[in-house]
Amino acid sequence: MATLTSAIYGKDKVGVFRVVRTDTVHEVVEYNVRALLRGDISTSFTQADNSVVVATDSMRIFVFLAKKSPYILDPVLFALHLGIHFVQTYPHIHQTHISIEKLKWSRIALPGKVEGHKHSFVRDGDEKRTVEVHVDGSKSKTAPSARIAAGLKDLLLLKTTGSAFEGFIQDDYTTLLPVSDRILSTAVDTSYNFPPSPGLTIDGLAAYGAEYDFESVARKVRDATIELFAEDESASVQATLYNTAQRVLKDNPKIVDITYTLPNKHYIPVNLSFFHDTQNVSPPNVAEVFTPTNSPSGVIKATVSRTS
Ligand SMILES: O=c1[nH]c(=O)c2[nH]c(=O)[nH]c2[nH]1
Repeated sequence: MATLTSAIYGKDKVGVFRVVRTDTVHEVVEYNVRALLRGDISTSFTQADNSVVVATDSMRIFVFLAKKSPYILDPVLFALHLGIHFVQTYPHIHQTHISIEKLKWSRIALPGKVEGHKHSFVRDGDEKRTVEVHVDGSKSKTAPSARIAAGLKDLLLLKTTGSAFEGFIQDDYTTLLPVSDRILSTAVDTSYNFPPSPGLTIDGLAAYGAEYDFESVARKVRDATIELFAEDESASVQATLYNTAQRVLKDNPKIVDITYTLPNKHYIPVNLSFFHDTQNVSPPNVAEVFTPTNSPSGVIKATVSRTS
């Protein structure tokens, strides 16, 4: 005998773009949304009972709440709006998981103008903001509880000095030489949690957003991550990760923990001694030509949590 122990389903990669026009400027957001539902849906798996199935295509249509949502410009609040609306619309759906990737559109800067262009934008980087919201209406449909994580990914960083890696274990497996000076590069993937919210209503999201200021936290986390990467005299990816997380938690009292996943993207100095005895490997500051390697890469992951 075997039994169904967990079930969830939904729609992934729903793209939505929204323009918000004011008299003076246009604001835009572009999101990739994933919406997953849990609830009394087990018979759809075990008895081919589609009467309990909200079609994933209907979930796609739900995302066009983008037209009406007053929260559309803030991906955390929009995710909460979607999640709460799902559990309030369907009596048998108790939980929703909404994930949003926010793509980068920045106002075009024009020479001599302080303000960016009013309605023209540039995709200036692959980096994405991320949001994960879990809405739980199993105790209350009128004010479901929620867990909220936000973050960013694919933020590429590189520095040409201020990074060493020495003192690591030397044994039969070690070929890597210690270096006092190396290139450090990573693609930042980070996610931070806010405290669980006991009960939220759609109308109450404006006040909730004002209290937590998710947009400003996102900016501060990004700024601290970039600043620490540049300024930290890095002993290792591990140590720089920890220093960065400490700074983020210090500067953002509303965040309870932060996880970084940092690939160590190796740039390997090319041995050019065959070429007229050209020195390009040692000492480290003669290294000018490198082979960028995507794989294998190191991967360093840690969570730092507030203790008081
Ligand atoms: O910062 C680093 N941490 C490591 O754990 C490691 N391992 C390695 O080969 N190079 C590096 N660099």
